[in-house]
Amino acid sequence: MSAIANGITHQSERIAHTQEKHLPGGWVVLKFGGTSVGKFAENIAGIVKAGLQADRAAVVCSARSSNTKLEGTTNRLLRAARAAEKPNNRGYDDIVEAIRTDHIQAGRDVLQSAEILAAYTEEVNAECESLIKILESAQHLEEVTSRAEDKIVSKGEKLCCRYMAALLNDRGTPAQFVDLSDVVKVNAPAKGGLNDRFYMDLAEELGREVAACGDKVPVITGYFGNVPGGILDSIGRGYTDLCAALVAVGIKARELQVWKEVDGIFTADPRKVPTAALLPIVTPAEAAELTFYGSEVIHPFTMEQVIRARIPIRIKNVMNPRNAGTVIFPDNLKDMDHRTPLKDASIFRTRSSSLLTHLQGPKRPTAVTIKRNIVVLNVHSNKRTRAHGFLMNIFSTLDRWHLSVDLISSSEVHVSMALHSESALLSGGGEDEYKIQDKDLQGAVHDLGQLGAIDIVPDMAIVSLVGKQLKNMIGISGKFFSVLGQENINIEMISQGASEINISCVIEEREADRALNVVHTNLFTFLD
Ligand SMILES: Nc1ncnc2c1ncn2[C@@H]1O[C@H](COP(=O)(O)OP(=O)(O)O)[C@@H](O)[C@H]1O
Ligand SMILES: N[C@@H](CC(=O)OP(=O)(O)O)C(=O)O
Repeated sequence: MSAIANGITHQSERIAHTQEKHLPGGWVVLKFGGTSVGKFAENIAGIVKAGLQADRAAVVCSARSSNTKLEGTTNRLLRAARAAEKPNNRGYDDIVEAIRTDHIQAGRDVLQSAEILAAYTEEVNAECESLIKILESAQHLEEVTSRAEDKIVSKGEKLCCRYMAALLNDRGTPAQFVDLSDVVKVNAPAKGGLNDRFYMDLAEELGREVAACGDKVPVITGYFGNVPGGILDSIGRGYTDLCAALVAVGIKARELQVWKEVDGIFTADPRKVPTAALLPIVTPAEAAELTFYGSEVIHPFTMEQVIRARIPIRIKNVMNPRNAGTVIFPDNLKDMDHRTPLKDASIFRTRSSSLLTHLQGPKRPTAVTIKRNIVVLNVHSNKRTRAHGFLMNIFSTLDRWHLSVDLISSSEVHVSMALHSESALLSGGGEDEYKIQDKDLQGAVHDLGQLGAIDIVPDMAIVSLVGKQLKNMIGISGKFFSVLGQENINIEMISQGASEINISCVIEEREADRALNVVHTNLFTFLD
């Protein structure tokens, strides 16, 4: 088959998969984040009702945030857990009370049926009483174990889903609250913890939970319980995206919709770059790269689960539901053996991008993104170890301190590494004086000192150009770096070639927004 004909097959296959498979009666999983539930609950009730005209719907929600995620229920619950660690301190009482009144008030604001409101209020009170008991027990034992922390955190999603289920019922959409906080049985995961087998079994179990709801819309806690090692450590914040993915796999959904407060994935952060354009489709590898390098549109673990099951992900906007959003789906289904792990980037390589590229007009990068809170660590070897031992020692030190490197450039005797840290350094008074605040970073710098001289450059950012076409765009790196240079944006470190779909460099963080805009203007708007 010629390259062009091959391209046509792939393109039509892709369209068929994302459009024609729209069978009435198929399942769609709708995932809503905490701030969307907090600010746009009425919109969500409308979106679910409208969706039910064509499909069956399963709803998955995170913990409610009335304003920002930072002030949201999960963060409050984590503060309550920290308070319970202090002996003889009832600091958590006020936090739980604030969570309780907040949820009850949210119900009063939207629920029209007195009966539904009364039942909901009772449920909120019961959840908060049980939360207090968990906090008291942990305090009594003088330890908040990861199991206890999981139970505490799970209350956020439970309260939120009780609220959404009540609202859907109130608006005439029969709905059923589904609690996943005990779905993973204690001791159930075999050695190896969160492996493919574990996720597959879990997805099957979630399928059964949904089936048990009959014709009602399941409103599923985006927290799935008792994960080995604790959900925050093993999966991290944003775990609800993964939960929704597993539900989608378990019920063989035709689509996973992740509803946000942005129309989809743009060529750059639309809040920073006014001319950014919405991307109708991106590949999972591109979405993963964007998420990792600062455009956190979706939790990185989500993609692997659904794409392996060939379920497209669609990012949509709760404030603008008519917009089609962005679909995340591979270019080439043929390359996707369902046993091939998504991590293997080769399955997303466009072997022949000829027709697709042609249809899409001139080649362009897909998006530009910025990752902030970066420190650059430079290690200059004292040459007491041989070259391979030098690198090995660096990586085992970083591993010991749980640090992962975002970008690296190295020679035999010199290594520069860009690492992400929310609270890396504190200014120590003098202009160039810094005190390391991040305990892991502090430990790593101390240990790396055995290998040579270390210097730290704080307040940096990684700017990354991402796109599956980059590898076919001769001279693109030169253009990327020279655009930054022309604007007097100093490049501290360059990394190119580690991934075919990413070219990155490190710049000063104060230049981040300007860099985003100049790169976008010069490489996305005028490139032909
Ligand atoms: N390339 C991008 N496309 C879309 N959003 C982006 C991009 N880069 C960064 N963002 C930001 O990611 C955020 C995602 O949407 P939002 O629903 O607000 O997030 P959250 O799930 O944290 O509540 C937006 O604030 C948006 O500005
Ligand atoms: N409540 C969790 C889980 C989550 O996934 O949140 P969101 O979907 O709002 O990012 C958190 O705050 O991390």
